[in-house]
Amino acid sequence: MYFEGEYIAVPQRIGNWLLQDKLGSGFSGAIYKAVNPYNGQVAAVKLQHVDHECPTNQYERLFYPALQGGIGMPTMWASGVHGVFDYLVIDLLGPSLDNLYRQNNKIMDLRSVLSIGMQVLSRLEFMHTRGILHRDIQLGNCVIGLGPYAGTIFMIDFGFSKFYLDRYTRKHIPDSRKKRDFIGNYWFSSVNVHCRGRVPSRRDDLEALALMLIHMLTPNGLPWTRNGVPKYSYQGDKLISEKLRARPEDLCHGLPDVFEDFLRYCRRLKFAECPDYEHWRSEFAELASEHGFVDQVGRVTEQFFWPPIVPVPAQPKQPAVDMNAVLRDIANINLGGHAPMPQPHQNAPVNEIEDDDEDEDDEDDDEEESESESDGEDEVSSEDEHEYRFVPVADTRTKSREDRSAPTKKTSAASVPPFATLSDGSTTDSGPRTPVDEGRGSSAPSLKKKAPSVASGSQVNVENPSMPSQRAPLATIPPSKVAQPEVIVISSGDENDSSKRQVGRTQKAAVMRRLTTSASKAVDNKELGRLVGEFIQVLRSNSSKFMTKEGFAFLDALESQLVDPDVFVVDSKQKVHATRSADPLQGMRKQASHTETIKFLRQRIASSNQPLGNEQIGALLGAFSKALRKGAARTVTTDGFAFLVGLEASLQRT
Ligand SMILES: Nc1ncnc2c1ncn2[C@@H]1O[C@H](COP(=O)(O)OP(=O)(O)OP(=O)(O)O)[C@@H](O)[C@H]1O
Repeated sequence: MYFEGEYIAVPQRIGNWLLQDKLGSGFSGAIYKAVNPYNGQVAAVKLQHVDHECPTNQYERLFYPALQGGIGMPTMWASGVHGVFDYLVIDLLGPSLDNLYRQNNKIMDLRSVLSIGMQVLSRLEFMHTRGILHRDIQLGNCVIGLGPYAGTIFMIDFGFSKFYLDRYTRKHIPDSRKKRDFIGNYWFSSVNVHCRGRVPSRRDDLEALALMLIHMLTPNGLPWTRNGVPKYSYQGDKLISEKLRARPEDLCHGLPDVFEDFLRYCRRLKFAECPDYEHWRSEFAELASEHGFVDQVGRVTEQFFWPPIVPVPAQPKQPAVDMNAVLRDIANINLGGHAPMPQPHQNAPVNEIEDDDEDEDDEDDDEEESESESDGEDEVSSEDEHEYRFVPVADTRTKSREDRSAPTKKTSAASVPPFATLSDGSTTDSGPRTPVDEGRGSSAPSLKKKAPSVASGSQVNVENPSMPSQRAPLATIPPSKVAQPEVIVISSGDENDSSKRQVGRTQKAAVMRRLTTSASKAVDNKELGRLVGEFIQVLRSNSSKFMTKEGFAFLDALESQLVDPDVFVVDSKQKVHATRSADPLQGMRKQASHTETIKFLRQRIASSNQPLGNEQIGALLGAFSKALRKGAARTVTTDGFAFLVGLEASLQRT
């Protein structure tokens, strides 16, 4: 191992661990596979020179205890100092997403990306509930597990992490407008942290995730990652200005809308605001379900499959067996020289399956019969069913908004590399980071301070007190249990699945766009009322009550129809109520939250005995849209629906 340009031999044994292959190395040290000769346990040992200017192992060991037991959080089995090496012993894990991404020609399929999105959201939610920010979300820091954990994404590298909640008072760290030195990685750190020098908080972990997901779906990744790691400050500045200038709609061009919405959402979050993790998990799950990324029982699974499963177009249906021909052949069989059997009579039961143009009922029966035959287990699946199998992944990129319905390109299953070849681990250069230059938590030692030097050979071995006893080390799983790239087939099962499914995102967007066009053309209130009714129905029919940009476009079109007399036939009532105040929020307390505002507007629109004028309805609607936009989740709540129902009624009344 090199330290300050000097080669330092790594001993064969560190603590109780015999070092084996090198798994990877990073900015601050190297990772080795290791075995404990006393109990056979296999693990990963993270080594760092004790005098490293950025002693990240010291910080990591502060965070591990708080994260033990969480899904996708590696167990720390031991840590200490051995000679000049500070070491951490953690679960041995599989390849990082960076390894997989690179092996796959720098692209990932939509199913994998959605699974990563859902899982990393859960990991971040867990870390955040423990009061910890990751602050270095990148492909190299998300790794998959081994054996039964091959479908689970683990977070590693807490060297840049920080406690953002005071561990006693649970008070959030303060924000500051003062520009600070950057901490994080060049590729995925948020605009606020990287370009504006703001204090990182939960929103920035999420924004890094959003950028990482977009990166994986974009051929050759995000634009600013294509020129390699900046070596000089002018290159770093160029990268910053490129990141700052990139608009979400440009970054996400051709990708499903949810990624753009997610990025915008992250950027809109306030410094100390708690993100709505569940909402975005369900948005990703909804998209997965729309694409048929479901298991045998039709459920979306967060499980990460690698190599990915891609839909294989269903085989053409075998023609139904021509029973008449079969029967005729049977009838013509000459058994032992007897005369051929007479042809069955037209009305005989066997004739019911003959083609009979004169008898429509019989024809229907034919269809039913051949359909029920094709339900047999050995039959090929119907067109609605999706078959999936493990195949190499180069062609599995997501389809864009425009061509989502096109079938995914298929590649051969024969060239799937064995899983084991991926798990060797290798040096990663993804997500270059800046040196650490600031403290982590209240108890974290100063980054400038060097760790105390320990005399060669001496060691401190701190076995982790909070180690979950019931959990087996991940690396002791017998190799036979390790997932093999065998061909598996998952079908969506029920052919009626899609009809039972709720209105999907694409469909929802299309309906919203149609409603918007109709609203801008409508010339009377009754028609507008009817459109609002349809709008409510679309929102209700969707598991996600999330207001998309198409939804807001509809509300905006409606509002401009109501308030602008040039584009709408002014209703007669408007004159009658013209004296009433047009301020929709009159009587509401000044500092009301967006939820309180929506509640207030709901009551306001319902309480009016007399029909309201268009200007007033438009003003209430404008205030409603504004409040909805302010809510971080932008989800229509019960009060929101009640307001829309009131709006529909008001329009119908006028
Ligand atoms: N527990 C583990 N099991 C298997 N491989 C691992 C493990 N931990 C890390 N690795 C591999 O080593 C690489 C570097 O690990 P890590 O990020 O923890 O080190 P680092 O020195 O902090 O690196 P960086 O400078 O990139 O942050 C990872 O991307 C991964 O490929």
